[in-house]
Amino acid sequence: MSFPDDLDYGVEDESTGINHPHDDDEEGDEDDTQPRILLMGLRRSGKSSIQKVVFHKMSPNETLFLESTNQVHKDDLSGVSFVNFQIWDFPGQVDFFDPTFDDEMIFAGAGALIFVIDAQDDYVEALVRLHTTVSRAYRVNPAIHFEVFIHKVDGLSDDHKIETQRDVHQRANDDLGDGGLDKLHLSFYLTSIYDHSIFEAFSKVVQKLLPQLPTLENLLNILISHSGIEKAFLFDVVSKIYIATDSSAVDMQSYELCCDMIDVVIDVSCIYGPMEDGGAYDKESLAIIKLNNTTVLYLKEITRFLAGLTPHTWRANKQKPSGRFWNTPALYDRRNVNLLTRAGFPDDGRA
Ligand SMILES: Nc1nc2c(ncn2[C@@H]2O[C@H](COP(=O)(O)OP(=O)(O)OP(=O)(O)O)[C@@H](O)[C@H]2O)c(=O)[nH]1
Repeated sequence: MSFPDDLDYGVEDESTGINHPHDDDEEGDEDDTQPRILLMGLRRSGKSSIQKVVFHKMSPNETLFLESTNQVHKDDLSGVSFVNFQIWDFPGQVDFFDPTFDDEMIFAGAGALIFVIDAQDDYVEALVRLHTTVSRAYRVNPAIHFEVFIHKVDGLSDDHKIETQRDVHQRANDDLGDGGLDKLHLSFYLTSIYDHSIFEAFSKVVQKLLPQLPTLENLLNILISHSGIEKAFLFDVVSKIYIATDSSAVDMQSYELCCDMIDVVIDVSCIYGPMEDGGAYDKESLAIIKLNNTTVLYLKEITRFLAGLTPHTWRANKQKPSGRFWNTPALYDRRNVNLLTRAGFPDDGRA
């Protein structure tokens, strides 16, 4: 899988450092109609690292060498990922009080605003900036989902993590209450690029923006109930974000296993797959991995961007998955793929 390197980042407004799309560029205008996820936060909080690790397969250690962002980077993911959004990565030093800062242009089309707080640093200033940012955005667009990533928690003990989350939650909501913004809802996540928590958090952010989510959850519940398997995920292969899962609780270990399986399948396919079409992931993609702890992982292509993954652990007192599961499980049935396509999924012309 590859990503476009030549993304169009528009023209920088020198007075604000904000990067505007080309007005005379038809493609740029078209891109602007896509829903946006905004990444904001203080300098060095980790915004660019998050974007690079989740969507560009950068390894966490490489982010140490990332340079500070000086203008808004618009990352267009359509065509490479199911996540048909633009991710706008803002520089940490954006001055919201600059009169040329165009709230309407930035916030009106945004689906989610992710505010990143460095948990390894003193976060008092970050909380002030969080309050300014969300209150300005809310005034323009109250429908935005406000997501707070309490980030870099890899350096914190478990107790410290919980205490930091409680403290940030309390202070941020107190500030909103004092400002008369009680209706503004903030969601909090503990994240780090050094484990799967950043993918898990991004999954939840993206799911809130998907109108098809209830249909997908329903289909996955049907798959679970008809096959006897434990858990089913629908993954965006490129980003390893899960787009939907059945309604049983997500266990972090199964999620991590599924992420690792996607990497294994793509790597093996890149090395041993047919060279002619150059694709590491196509309609033939299917893999079963049996682990020695009786867990079985099953991956199957659903559409060009999506994989169904079903981790299952056989236990003596548990029913084995039915034969149908291995042959034609409900979600993988072409008729249901058709249903997904009709529900607004990108049609790759094969379903
Ligand atoms: N320990 C740890 N370090 C992180 C994590 N995420 C990012 N970093 C580090 O934080 C530093 C700053 O990361 P950037 O992604 O450049 O931060 P930014 O918010 O984009 O910074 P600006 O562009 O200046 O606004 C880098 O050295 C990253 O390696 C994390 O989850 N854990």
